[in-house]
Formats: sequence, structure tokens, C-alpha cells
Amino acid sequence: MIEIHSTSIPEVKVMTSSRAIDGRGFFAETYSRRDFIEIGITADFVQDNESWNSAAGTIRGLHFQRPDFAQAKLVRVLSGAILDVAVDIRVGSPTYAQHVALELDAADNKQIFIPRGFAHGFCTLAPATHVTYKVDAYYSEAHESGLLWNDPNLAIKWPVDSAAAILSEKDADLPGFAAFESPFMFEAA
Ligand SMILES: Cc1cn([C@H]2C[C@H](O)[C@@H](COP(=O)(O)OP(=O)(O)O[C@H]3O[C@H](C)C(=O)[C@H](O)[C@H]3O)O2)c(=O)[nH]c1=O
Repeated sequence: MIEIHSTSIPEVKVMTSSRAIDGRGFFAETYSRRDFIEIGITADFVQDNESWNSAAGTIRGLHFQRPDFAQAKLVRVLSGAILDVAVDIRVGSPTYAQHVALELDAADNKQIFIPRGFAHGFCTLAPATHVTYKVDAYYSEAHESGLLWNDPNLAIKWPVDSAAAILSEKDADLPGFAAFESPFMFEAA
């Protein structure tokens, strides 16, 4: 059974799957195409990704793939915790440049659905944080793009500052929002 929660951006959805708990631990169905279609998530996921992060304060993002390899993502934490961030980069969207920031903890069995047209990133909140996510388009290095994680125009309240953040050189060199030209246009549902 899946409980769906709304966020400040209607297309970004948060789900909690029920857990069957007994003396051994718990069991949960974390993805069911039938149940997700019932709650309006019809993405046809084709690839599962995992990232394991050694320390708290690790930043991955803000990333997206350009059309025709744009990706919707279903993000879940297997151990540890993250602050997960989705930025609306669909030109013409009423929530353009706004974001959803949500804590996902392995203990709370929550997951976030981020549609195509969003930049995605996270900051780990605990050591040995293990993140898994489904995507509905294959990886294409040629279509990879991104936005600088801590650009002041995005006003994301990260739990770490640039001096302490652990991130890749690639992410540190991503363009700021002022220089950003989004490849996505908003299409009303
Ligand atoms: C994303 C991806 C990467 N790779 C290769 C490319 C590099 O050799 C290596 C690490 O890639 P990267 O540094 O881009 O990994 P992250 O920084 O975790 O990137 C992810 O970070 C944020 C959180 C996202 O939402 C994206 O899914 C994704 O961009 O894995 C692949 O082979 N397949 C893939 O799907």
C-alpha cells in the first residue's frame, strides 16, 4: 500500500510504502507499476542507479539529462539519510526555479518522484549513506548537464557550506543559474 504526499510543486510527489513488520524485521513493496499508475506516476523506468557515499556532507548534483534523454527519477535511501532537492527548470512553469527540498531517511521508507524537467541533487546527512533511484531514460553522457548546487539564485538551504562540502570537480564547475538556458518548456497537464 502506498501513501502519497503532495509537495510545494504539484508534479513532485512523495510516497511512503507500508511495511510488514514481524519478529524478523520488515518487508515492503517499494515499487509496483500498477500501484504507481494508480497514483498518477506512469513513468516507464528502464534503469536502476545506486550511489554509496562515504561521508556526511557529500553533494551530488544538481544534474539533469537534456532531451531526448531527459529522466524522471524515483529516489530512495537504503541506509543513512539525505536532503534531496529537485529544482523546476521548465521555462514557463509557475514554479520555475523553485525547488522541493526533502529529507529522506532509510528509517522512514519515504521516496520522492521527480519528473523530467527538473535538476536533481542531494546532500548526505550521515556517513555511509546508500541511495538508490530508478530513471525512465538511459544514461547518456552526451546529454548530461547541470546547475551549480549552491547558486544563490536558487536559495537552497543546504546543510553544508561550500568550504565543507565534498563534491566532484565536475559538480564544482557547473554553471550558475544566471548563465543557465533551460532545454525544458513547461507543458500544462
Ligand atoms: C549517472 C550515471 C553515471 N555513470 C558513470 C559516469 C561516471 O563515470 C560515474 C559517476 O558519475 P557521476 O559523477 O555523474 O555520478 P553522480 O554525481 O552521482 O551523478 C548523479 O547525481 C545526481 C544525484 C543525479 O540525479 C544523476 O542521476 C546523476 O547525475 O558513473 C553511469 O555509468 N551511468 C549513470 O547513469
